[in-house]
Amino acid sequence: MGAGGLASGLRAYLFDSAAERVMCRLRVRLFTQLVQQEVAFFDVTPVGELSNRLSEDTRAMKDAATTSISMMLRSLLTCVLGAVMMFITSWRLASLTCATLPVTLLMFRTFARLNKRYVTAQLTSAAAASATAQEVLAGIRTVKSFAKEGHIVRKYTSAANDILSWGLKSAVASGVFTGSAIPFAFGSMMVVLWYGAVLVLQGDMSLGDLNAYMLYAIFVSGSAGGIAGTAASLIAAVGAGRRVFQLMDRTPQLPPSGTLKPAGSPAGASLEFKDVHFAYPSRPDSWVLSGFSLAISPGQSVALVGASGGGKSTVVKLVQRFYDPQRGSLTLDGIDIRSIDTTFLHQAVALVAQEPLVFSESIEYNICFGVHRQVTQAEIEAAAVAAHAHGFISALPQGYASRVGEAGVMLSGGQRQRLAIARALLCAPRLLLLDEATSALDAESEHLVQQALQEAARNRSVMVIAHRLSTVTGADMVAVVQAGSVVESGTHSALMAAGGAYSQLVQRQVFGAGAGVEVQEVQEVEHAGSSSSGADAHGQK
Ligand SMILES: Nc1ncnc2c1ncn2[C@@H]1O[C@H](COP(=O)(O)OP(=O)(O)OP(=O)(O)O)[C@@H](O)[C@H]1O
Repeated sequence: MGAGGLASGLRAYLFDSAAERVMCRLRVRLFTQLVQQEVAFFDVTPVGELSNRLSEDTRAMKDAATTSISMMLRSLLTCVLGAVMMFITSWRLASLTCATLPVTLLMFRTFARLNKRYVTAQLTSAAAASATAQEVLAGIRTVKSFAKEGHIVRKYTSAANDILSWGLKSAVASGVFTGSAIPFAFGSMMVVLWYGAVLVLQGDMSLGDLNAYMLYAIFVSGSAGGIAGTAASLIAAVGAGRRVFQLMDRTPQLPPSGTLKPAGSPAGASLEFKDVHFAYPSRPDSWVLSGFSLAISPGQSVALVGASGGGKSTVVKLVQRFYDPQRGSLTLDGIDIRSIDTTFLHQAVALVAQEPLVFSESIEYNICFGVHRQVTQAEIEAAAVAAHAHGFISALPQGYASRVGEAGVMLSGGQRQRLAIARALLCAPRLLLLDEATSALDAESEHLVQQALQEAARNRSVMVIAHRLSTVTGADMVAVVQAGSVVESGTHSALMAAGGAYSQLVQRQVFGAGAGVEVQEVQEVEHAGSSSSGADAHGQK
């Protein structure tokens, strides 16, 4: 008894600890594999589905490894030993029992096939429900601002009902299998018992052997029932495992990083697009950039303007090498961007996005996020000072150690922007990519962000998707992007004088988020001095 308990305890410990170790490694490998996938992969795969694979699928695999496999092995062992004992006790009765096996196996195979289909579909529905939940919870503020809680609850309920319906189908299959297997096993046992009684009456078998045989048969059928019971969770684990390993085996589609680290000019990086054609992998037939050409020389600031959907943000994504163009060339400091070491590229080129991503960590963590080296507190503070962020950070109770909440909800829009500018500055990039924030900021924040951006633009090349008039008038060159190519470029005044696409854009008031830009206002800004005042036709609300 004591030895049995010890053996069971040891078995539980060995299985559990081995499964935990394997699952930990599996999760880390899966996560590593996920973050190495190309950006296009995330365009078409919902993040909620991926996090479901990391948590639910790996949990299903662990459950199988800890409970199901050990129970299955135990049941199998009991079955085999019991069957051996049955043959030793009476080969005649054992042969008769075996004659019923094909029917039992056929029933089990039908059940296993059905259940595998239902369980796999249920896992897929669970991943979809998880993706829905993650998406709406991440956007809960928008949901609440439109009072759409009821709508999203209904959407989630429908996803949950999907899981339920597959679960119910699986339950029906399980019920039908159990409901038919038990009477069949009972019936078979009765036949065996009858034949056993005949053998006893004929004197071919003792009553004691018949008793022993029936006892072994009960053990064996109990264990066979146990095998069928654990089969469901093993089937789920196989489905989960297939999904996990599919992801682990996926090779990222981007060609590997280059090795070159061009030094370039101390004044900043040079960048050149030559006849670039690009379509997103998810929409390969629709060219977003077609014949896009643009050159930025060291220290130059270039403003991209144009109607929404023209391809400005796509240009920025190509510079970050999130995608590679299908045709044409893109060079940084005269070197094809594909030949440049990717980590080096991401240090040489920094982006301040319109809605920068802020992690739910400390301010210090967020500022240091972009650097790949040890930085001192003085360096962090210098970056924050240059980004006009030091003031608000110092006013927080824990200063640089203050946590900012999920996606930086504990900061204002302008503060998040300045934090992102500090992060970019700490990288000391040679090319700064800016997507200016527009309507999210009030006049005061906007002014501070504006000042921070002007500071950040010093001593480096800048490519900015311009929404503010002061940026456009202050840029060394303005490029008008329409339908995926540059249709006009030059200084603001030259383009206004030319009376082409740019001046029409200004007149049609289509810059940025729809705020008005009158020609008269343009002239006022020009007269007032273009760069540093922060006077901004867009900013006036
Ligand atoms: N990840 C993506 N997958 C497929 N198509 C995309 C993707 N991102 C953008 N597009 C498409 O590419 C085109 C250009 O988009 P892009 O964001 O570059 O325009 P934009 O000029 O920056 O617009 P805006 O000023 O409104 O930000 C659009 O038609 C858009 O639908």
